[in-house]
Amino acid sequence: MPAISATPTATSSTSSAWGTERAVLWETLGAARDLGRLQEVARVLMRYGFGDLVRRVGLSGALERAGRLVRSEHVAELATLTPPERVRRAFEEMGPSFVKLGQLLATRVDLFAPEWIAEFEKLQNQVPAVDFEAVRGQLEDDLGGPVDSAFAWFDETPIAAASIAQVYRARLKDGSEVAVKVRRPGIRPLVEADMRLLQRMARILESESPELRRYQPQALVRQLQASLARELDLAAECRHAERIAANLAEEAALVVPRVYWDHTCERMNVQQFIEGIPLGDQDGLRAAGADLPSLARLGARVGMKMLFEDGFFHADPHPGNVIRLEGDRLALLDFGMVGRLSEARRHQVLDLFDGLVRRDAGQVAEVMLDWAGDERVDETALQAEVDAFIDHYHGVPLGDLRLGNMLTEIAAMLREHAVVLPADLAMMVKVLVTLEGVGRRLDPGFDMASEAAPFLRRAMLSRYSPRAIARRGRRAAGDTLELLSSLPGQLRHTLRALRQGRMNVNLDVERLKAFGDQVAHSANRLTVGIVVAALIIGSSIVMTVEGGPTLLGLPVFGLLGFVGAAIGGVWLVWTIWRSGGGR
Ligand SMILES: Nc1ncnc2c1ncn2[C@@H]1O[C@H](COP(=O)(O)OP(=O)(O)OP(=O)(O)O)[C@@H](O)[C@H]1O
Repeated sequence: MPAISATPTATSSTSSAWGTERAVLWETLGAARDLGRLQEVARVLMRYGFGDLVRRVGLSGALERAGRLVRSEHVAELATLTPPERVRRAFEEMGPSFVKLGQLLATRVDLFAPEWIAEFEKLQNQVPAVDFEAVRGQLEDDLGGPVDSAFAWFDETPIAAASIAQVYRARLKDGSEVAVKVRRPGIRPLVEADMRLLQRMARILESESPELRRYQPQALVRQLQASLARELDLAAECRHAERIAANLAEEAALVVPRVYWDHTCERMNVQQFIEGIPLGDQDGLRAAGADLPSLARLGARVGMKMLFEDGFFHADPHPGNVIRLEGDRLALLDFGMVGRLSEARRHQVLDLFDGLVRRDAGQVAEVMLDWAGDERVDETALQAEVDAFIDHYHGVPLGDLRLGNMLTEIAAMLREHAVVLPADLAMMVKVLVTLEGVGRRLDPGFDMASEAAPFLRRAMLSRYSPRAIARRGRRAAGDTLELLSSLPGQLRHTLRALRQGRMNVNLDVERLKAFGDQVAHSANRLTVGIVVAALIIGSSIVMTVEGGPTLLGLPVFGLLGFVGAAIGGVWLVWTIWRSGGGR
């Protein structure tokens, strides 16, 4: 018999300032359409032993005031479940948005310990299919006519039923075999209600629970919201697929399903049907005589190209989404979740890889400190940990280095120093770990470091090409990070200390006064000198950039810079000569 466990918390919670805010929040919510969903979520949380959380965010009080009591039902084996298992099971029961939340948390190796990540990874997206009759109306609306107006054949039994969409197999009138992905009817309002709920819970948790603040609940919910918005838009998935296909066009052994735009919109998409064996099906691969080591290398090459060179990557390359085709080619499926990495971030990751491969503790720590950004980190302690970590790998042959494991350890160190990575960077770490994991499962001798080597070489070469320097120079004004990534380590270190207010600058004002005239005099010349130098450097950068007006084939802005620099230089030499060579 379930016990009524909601206790009146409204009186106590409204007594404090934040309590008032909490009450107002839930009152607004309680009066609105989300009450039913609120109750469902509260009940599942209580069932899995999170009654305290329900009370802390004021859910039980709000529901009670609304006349809806929350019952706690005991799951018999609750005591035998670990906390990560309880959270995972609760997420599964709370439905699509929470399943997606769990999948997103699985990418946050910087926030959660491995036992949590392992549990979040188990979250299954497959759910019972809804009947085709429930889908037909929406499908025909989007097609602008009956199903057979677009398809020569359509199998009404889905080949996959995930929480956001169902996938059907069909044939177009022109004979093309296709996969038709249809958004589940009614899913958008449900997700929107969940997002309102999660936003409020996150806001309350962040203000109420200092111990949860470091998990940045509000930022995580924002990330989830952005990710779900993309997943709900099935045309966006196809745009991602086409962008990745264009970036990987030169990789002949990689297939990205073609998109049939005539039948693609926000609620459905039609893609080339991919027939093959998922990389997760090892027995199937062996039976088909697949060349597993070559598949492992191809997968890693494609993954690293997306990460290191394109900065736009498939963020969920689990073995079910990568299909082996005849001739040991690979196809990628499911572009719902993608990540983006700026050039500066890519350089940081490559520096980290380079540091790991060369076992250079200083370089590894430098990247980690860059990632820490403005957060206060005990640099000495971190450096000591990195030294010990790198020492541990001393003498290990390159081929035996497990970069994925090393990255996981780095994530653990960051976690211990309370450094939270930007979401895309955390996703990238996760993708690299997955690539190595999949590679090793296919081929126990798979050597990720060797696969990374050409990328490191190319990146180092391209990083200091005149064109890349010019591009960074152009962007530097608006993006300090870009600039910082190209500054020497020590200067970056100093700037970090300055930013964090950890550096004292001692000026001897009296002595400065005594030499005031001299300083002012020299400073003028110094300023002119700096301006002239800047003009020379600036114009040489502009000279290397294509585009803009030209005169006799030379860029006008670059020429103006050089002329200005020449006049300034002559004037500077003249003033120095007149003042007797300076004091
Ligand atoms: N182009 C395709 N060709 C063949 N099968 C496909 C294609 N696209 C999707 N599928 C099938 O549908 C399944 C689900 O597709 P997809 O992964 O894109 O959907 P999803 O809603 O993102 O699901 P999940 O989150 O579980 O990966 C795939 O695992 C695959 O079996």
